[in-house]
Amino acid sequence: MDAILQVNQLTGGYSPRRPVLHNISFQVKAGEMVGLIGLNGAGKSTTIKHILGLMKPQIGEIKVDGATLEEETEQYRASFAYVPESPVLFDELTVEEHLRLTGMAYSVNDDQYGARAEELLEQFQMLPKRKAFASHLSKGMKQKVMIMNALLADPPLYIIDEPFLGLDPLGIRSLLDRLVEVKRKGAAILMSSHILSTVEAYCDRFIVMHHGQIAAQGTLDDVRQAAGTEMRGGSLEDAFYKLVTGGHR
Ligand SMILES: Nc1ncnc2c1ncn2[C@@H]1O[C@H](COP(=O)(O)OP(=O)(O)OP(=O)(O)O)[C@@H](O)[C@H]1O
Repeated sequence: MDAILQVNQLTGGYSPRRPVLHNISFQVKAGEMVGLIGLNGAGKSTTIKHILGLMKPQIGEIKVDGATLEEETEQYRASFAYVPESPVLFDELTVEEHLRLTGMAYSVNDDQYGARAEELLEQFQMLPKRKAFASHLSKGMKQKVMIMNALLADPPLYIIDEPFLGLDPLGIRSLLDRLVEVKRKGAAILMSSHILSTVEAYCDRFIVMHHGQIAAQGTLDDVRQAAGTEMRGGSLEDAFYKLVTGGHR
């Protein structure tokens, strides 16, 4: 499988004198969903900001679909869609106008746009709100617009930060169903979440961050092994607790 996202020996943060991330390396391959987990302040969002290109690595390199931000800026930016933890929308645009804007930004052709937009509006129970302004939507509906935008773009890489906050159970199910589908078609997905049971159920591999470093990564077995042999058969949450507390709550 091809690595769609490559993070190589990334050291970075908000001040060159005090890096927050220390020598982070991981990959997300085509057709794979990887869960990024860690306590508050572990460095998940900072890692994501570096991947998005909002922050520059102090050391190391990030590639998306083979491109670096410095050398192939447009290709790099067009290769991923990002769903942030808090929705960011234009208040004066409608739901449909947001989708249309995303379609244009990601060069989705008219035929594809029509079919995808209708399907998404239906799947996320947003047909009655298609002409509503963003400012008139509920919190969960705003989150659904962000998710629909990402799915409409149909990029090689999805970066999804704590997507379940604010979504109702139907919305969560629709999102997870769609993620499984895009993954099957070859997309790479990096998803950060504190809902460890869902991460365990849906992700193929896991990255456990702790104090800006990777404490463990790999399959559930790999993470259990890093946590200690007595973790054999335990849940992701059991192994996670062990890794971040050393067994002491
Ligand atoms: N804008 C900022 N300026 C300086 N330091 C920051 C800034 N944002 C985060 N940090 C620091 O970087 C470290 C990592 O924070 P980060 O936001 O990446 O954690 P996180 O794993 O995403 O946590 P959470 O689960 O709470 O979202 C923390 O020590 C935090 O205080």
